Amino acid sequence: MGTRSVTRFWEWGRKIICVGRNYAEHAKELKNELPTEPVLFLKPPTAYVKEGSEILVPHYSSDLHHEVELGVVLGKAGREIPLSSAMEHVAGYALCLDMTARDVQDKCKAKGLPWTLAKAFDTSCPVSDFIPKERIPDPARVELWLKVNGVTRQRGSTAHMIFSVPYLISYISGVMALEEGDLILTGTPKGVGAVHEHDEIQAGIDDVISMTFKVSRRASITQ
Ligand SMILES: O=C(O)/C=C/C(=O)CC(=O)C(=O)O
Ligand SMILES: [Mg+2]
Repeated sequence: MGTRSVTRFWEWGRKIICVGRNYAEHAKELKNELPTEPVLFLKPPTAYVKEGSEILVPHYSSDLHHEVELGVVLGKAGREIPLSSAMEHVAGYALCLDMTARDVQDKCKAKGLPWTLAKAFDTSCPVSDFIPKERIPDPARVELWLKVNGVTRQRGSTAHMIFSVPYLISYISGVMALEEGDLILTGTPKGVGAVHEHDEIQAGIDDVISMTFKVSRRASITQ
């Protein structure tokens, strides 16, 4: 077996840690208060999907939303990582979608239940190829965009994040150990919205990368 490389982090089976409500305008569009500390949730590695495969609408949702996000790929493990050395743990980045069954999430929120069904289903984390750290010299100056069927839905800068990339790495490592190959999704800017079967989602980071995914419907499970 050859040596594995973090440039194919999605094959490592490591955790996907997601940050929510990290942009004021997005928190506002969903009528949420601004967080005073990062809101965290997890996706399993089975959520990964790469270009060439389809995003599947879960059979129990009729309101699947796109959320374009900057992903941070960990290159070095750590616990209780100080803010001053947080960026030393970054191997690179990825463009990511945090696909969200919004109708299911709203029901979970109303009942005070976790967001697992809404956020952690198979194909809920489409990712681009690995982006080496040098290609994004400052993660606070990244221009994200997303189009559905050619129409722009999201455009936002990571300059508007409430909690910065180094702060998130330091904060998360105080909650759970970070490992090489982990991915942190840093939250979405405003403009989230629904996608349907046969839609085409295109997303990108200006001057760095773009990716395209088709949406399909997952057949319901018959007992
Ligand atoms: O609280 C809500 O209504 C929704 C929150 C999210 O889905 C959070 C995110 O995933 C995000 O802000 O990126
Ligand atoms: Mg999100």
